[in-house]
Amino acid sequence: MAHRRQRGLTAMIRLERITKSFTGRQGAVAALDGVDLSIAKGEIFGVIGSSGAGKSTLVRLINLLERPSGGEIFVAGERVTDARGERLRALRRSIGMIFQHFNLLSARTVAGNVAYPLELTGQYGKVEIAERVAALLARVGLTEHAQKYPRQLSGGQKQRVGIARALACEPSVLLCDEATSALDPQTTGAVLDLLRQINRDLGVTIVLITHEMDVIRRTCDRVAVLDRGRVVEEGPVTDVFLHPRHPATLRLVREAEPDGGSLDAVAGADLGGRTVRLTFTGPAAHKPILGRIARENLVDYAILAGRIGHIRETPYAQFIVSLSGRDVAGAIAGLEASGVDVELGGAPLAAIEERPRHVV
Ligand SMILES: Nc1ncnc2c1ncn2[C@@H]1O[C@H](COP(=O)(O)OP(=O)(O)OP(=O)(O)O)[C@@H](O)[C@H]1O
Repeated sequence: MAHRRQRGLTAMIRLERITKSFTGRQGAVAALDGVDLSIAKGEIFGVIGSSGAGKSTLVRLINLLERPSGGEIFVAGERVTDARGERLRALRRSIGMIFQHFNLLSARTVAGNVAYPLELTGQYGKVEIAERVAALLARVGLTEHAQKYPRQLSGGQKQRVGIARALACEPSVLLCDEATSALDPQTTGAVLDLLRQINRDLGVTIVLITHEMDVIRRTCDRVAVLDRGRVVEEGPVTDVFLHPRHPATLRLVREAEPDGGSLDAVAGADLGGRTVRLTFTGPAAHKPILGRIARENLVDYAILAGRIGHIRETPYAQFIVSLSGRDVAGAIAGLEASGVDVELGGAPLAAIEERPRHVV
């Protein structure tokens, strides 16, 4: 596995050597195969992988909707692997969950859905429940829809009900199982913004599983890439998104970038210059560095592929360029000195995993 920088924060969730197998008609299926993960308190942690990678199984283990076949689960420092009875109920109250298809109770109003987990605890009177429900609906922007039924709501509104219901018992963790996969891109953006706001306002640790790199890019602090039941890459989103190492990550990143496939074409082309991949992040993304360095070193550059955008609030630009002219090595050194990450382009994508970084 490609290990990257791990923040020294308190772990809210820790999975150790987790295995999970299911017995199907064709024998045992290993859904998770030795997963180690540590999710810090207060972060938004993404788990990405293609269909069947084991994402749902992994997230459902955290609140013990599934039991592991092997390994240990810790939540807030406490071993919960075989929690049952009241300990299990307390664990589930401390972990809210939202689902791709919302899972709302169709016979209850919006307010009734949000009140439901509070009623189940038996700890609150009617007035307190009404007050809490009103505050939760205000937080998710559904106050005027309180008396509607789920069938009268849009997908985005239904997911907001799901979020309010998940927050009802004031959990310290919110699990999101493909929470935006049934929504259109604009509604997805609004729901992800709401999750980030909840994370900021309440300090809730969020674990978000998805098959879409774009969801991770917009929302998460760190990400783990799951492939065939194993974590194959893990680290800060900026790193994993801009410098994917494992072939499974490369596939997911390229899926999110319509022009990402052109890197392959660039890798194979004979351009007569030095092909490099330049990554500008943060303030460097807004400075006219490339033109200045080219002039200073009497170098020409052809931009062959590129992508520009934001990873959460951080701007980034990544280009594949062919450099030719007087002092290409000087230009590369100048780019690096200006805070640009420079990698030699041209390697086949599958070989990137083994390639040393920052080759000039
Ligand atoms: N209850 C079950 N019984 C048998 N096999 C299962 C069960 N749940 C999951 N699996 C198998 O475990 C593997 C991982 O499934 P899981 O649903 O966790 O993957 P996923 O990454 O969430 O996929 P998707 O994005 O398609 O939902 C798959 O091979 C799946 O068929």
